[in-house]
Amino acid sequence: MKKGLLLVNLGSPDSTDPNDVKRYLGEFLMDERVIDLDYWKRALLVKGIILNTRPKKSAAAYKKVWTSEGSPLIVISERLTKKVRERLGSETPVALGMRYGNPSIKSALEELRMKGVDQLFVIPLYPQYAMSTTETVEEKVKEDLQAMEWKVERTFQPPFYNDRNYLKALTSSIAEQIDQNEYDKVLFSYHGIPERHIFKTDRTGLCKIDGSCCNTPSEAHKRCYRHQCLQTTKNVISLLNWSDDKVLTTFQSRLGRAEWLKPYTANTLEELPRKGIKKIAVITPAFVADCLETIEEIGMEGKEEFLHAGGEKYDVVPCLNDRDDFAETIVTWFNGVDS
Ligand SMILES: C=CC1=C(C)c2cc3[nH]c(cc4nc(cc5[nH]c(cc1n2)c(C)c5CCC(=O)O)C(CCC(=O)O)=C4C)c(C)c3C=C
Ligand SMILES: [Fe+2]
Ligand SMILES: [Fe+2]
Repeated sequence: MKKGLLLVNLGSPDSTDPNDVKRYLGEFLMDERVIDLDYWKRALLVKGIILNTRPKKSAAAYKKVWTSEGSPLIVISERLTKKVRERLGSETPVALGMRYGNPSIKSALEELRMKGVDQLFVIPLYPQYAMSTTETVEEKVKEDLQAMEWKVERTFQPPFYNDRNYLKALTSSIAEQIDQNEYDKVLFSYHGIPERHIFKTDRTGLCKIDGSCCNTPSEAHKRCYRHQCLQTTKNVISLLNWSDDKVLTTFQSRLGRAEWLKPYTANTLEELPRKGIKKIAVITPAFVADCLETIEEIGMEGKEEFLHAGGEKYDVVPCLNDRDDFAETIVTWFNGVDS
């Protein structure tokens, strides 16, 4: 048997040209697990409204973060892939695919098939489960395998918000970057999702988003993005020995007018200085690689909002990116050992 590894991240446009951004956003937002409306309603909203205005605005934001090598998310994911490949050795094929845009999941699967893989291990690079993260990657991999008529044995890495090695890498990274004593609060900002996604993925009927269910042990937590985000914060502060009142958990990047998970990061950043909280550090544990949402939304827009509202000190902790300990964590998942 030849085991191969497929790493999957979200993806970026091919360039900052508004046409490329439009193509990328079209693929992204037409995913029924992202905008979960019936096909025609989704098409009307995405193609008829969002794609007429958003690409220009998004392209301008992408221009602010784009590097000479391309999109930060892609460049960083490639560097991480290279490190994992070096650690697994030349006998183990490792490929990188993006859920939206390029390199596609299909191109990565073709690369692995050509290299003789007959056992596939897939890692959706998302610490927390959501239908717009883990689930859409799993479904797309299955769909592409079927279209390729490739009957390979496959296994998926589950969300890793509770994984010991991941948490060790995350907490080491945080401890190396910030000293909590220098801040009034540390803000954990996770990508938001519409509240209705929580109810949709809950098969138990236990999720209520009423402040209690996510903190009460239950079967629902396996598929509850909110629980898994709150638990990520708890895991980190417990490992770092921080007190509960040092931290806040918020949700960013709301799109549209529906209710998303609260509290919203943008509102919190505006309110904190008025409450006397003027020095903060921000951590973004829903993202493993720095991207538009961490560099531009948190690092630039968020900082401006906070300082404008009277804040004095604002630091952002980078994502795990291509840290050695994160590459080594991926290797432990692939090898099925908890070393
Ligand atoms: C980390 C997990 C993510 C979840 C959950 C998620 C949900 C989600 N996102 C949108 C809409 C947009 N997201 C955009 C960018 C973006 N989103 C994630 C991750 C998650 N999204 C990442 C890593 C990125 C950055 C990609 C990059 O190239 O750097 C964008 C595009 C930018 C913009 O126009 O703001 C949109 C749009 C929805 C609707 C959604 C809910 C389910
Ligand atoms: Fe997003
Ligand atoms: Fe919950």
